Amino acid sequence: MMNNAQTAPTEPASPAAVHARGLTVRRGTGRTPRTVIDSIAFDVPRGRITGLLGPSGCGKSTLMRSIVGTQAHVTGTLEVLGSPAGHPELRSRIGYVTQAPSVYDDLTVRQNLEYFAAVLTPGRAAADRRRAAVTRAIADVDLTGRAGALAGNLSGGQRSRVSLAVALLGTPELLVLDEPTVGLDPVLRRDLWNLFHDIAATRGATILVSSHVMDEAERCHDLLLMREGRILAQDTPDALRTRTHSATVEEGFLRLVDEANAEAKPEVAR
Ligand SMILES: Nc1ncnc2c1ncn2[C@@H]1O[C@H](COP(=O)(O)OP(=O)(O)OP(=O)(O)O)[C@@H](O)[C@H]1O
Repeated sequence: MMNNAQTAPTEPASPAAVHARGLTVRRGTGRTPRTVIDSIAFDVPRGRITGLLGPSGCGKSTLMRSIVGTQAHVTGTLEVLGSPAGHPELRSRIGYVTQAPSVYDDLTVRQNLEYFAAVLTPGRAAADRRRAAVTRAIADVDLTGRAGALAGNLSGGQRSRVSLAVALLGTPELLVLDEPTVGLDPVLRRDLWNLFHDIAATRGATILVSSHVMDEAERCHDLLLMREGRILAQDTPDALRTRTHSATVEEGFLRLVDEANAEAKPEVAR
C-alpha cells in the first residue's frame, strides 16, 4: 500500500513487530483531506503488550487501521512483521478486533467461530483443523461453558471475548485490539487484561491495544502515548513515571502535554 526505499528487499527487515518512520495518514473526502497522523516514528517490540493511549480523536483507530492494512492514504514507511503493511501474506498473521464487536447475534458462540474459521481456512480437508482451532479459541477466552449460547444473549464483556476469539483463530503473531475494554465494568476489564497477558505469555504473541483510559497504561509492558496525530512518548510505564517525576502514567502524560503546549506556544516576551 505504501513504503519507500527503506523496505526494499535488500534492506534487513526490522526485528520489531511494527516499524514506522515518517508515517502520515490523511483522512476525509473532498479537495482537502486532513492530516490526522503526522509523520510519526515508532517501533512496537515483539512478544510484548504495547498500549496505544491518548485522548479521543488523537488517531489511535486510524493508526491501527493503517497497521492492519485497511486505511487509505497512508504514506511513509510502515513495516509489519517484516512486510509492508497491507501485504496479503500478513492476513493470517494478524488478528484485528475493531471497537464494535463483530459477531452475529443470531448464531451461537461456536457457530460464530465456525463461520469465521471457514472463511479463514476453507475446504473439507481442513475440517479437523478448523474444529480444533475453534475449540481452542473458545477455551482461550474462557467461554467454553457458553459455547452453545446465542451471541445476542451474551453480556457486553462476553461479546468482546467472542470477537477476541475470532481474532485468535488463525494463531496470529500480532493482535491489534481497538479499545477492547470500552464500556466494561472494572471486574470485566481486569479479567480481559489478565487474558491479554495470558495470550502474550503462552502464545508469545505481540499485542497492540488501544485505550483512552490512562489507568490501563499501567497494565502494559510498553506505551505509545499519542496526542493530536503525533507520538508524545514511547516508553515503559516505569520509565515514563520516572522521567516525568510523576506518580502515575496519567500524571506523566499530562506533564508531557503541558510541555508540548509550552513549546508550541512560547510566551510572548514582554
Ligand atoms: N472517515 C473519516 N473521515 C474524515 N476524518 C475522520 C474519519 N474518521 C476519523 N476521522 C478523524 O480522524 C481523527 C482521528 O480519528 P480516530 O478515530 O483515529 O481517533 P481515535 O483516537 O481512535 O478516537 P476514539 O478514541 O474516539 O476512537 C479525528 O480527528 C477524526 O475526526
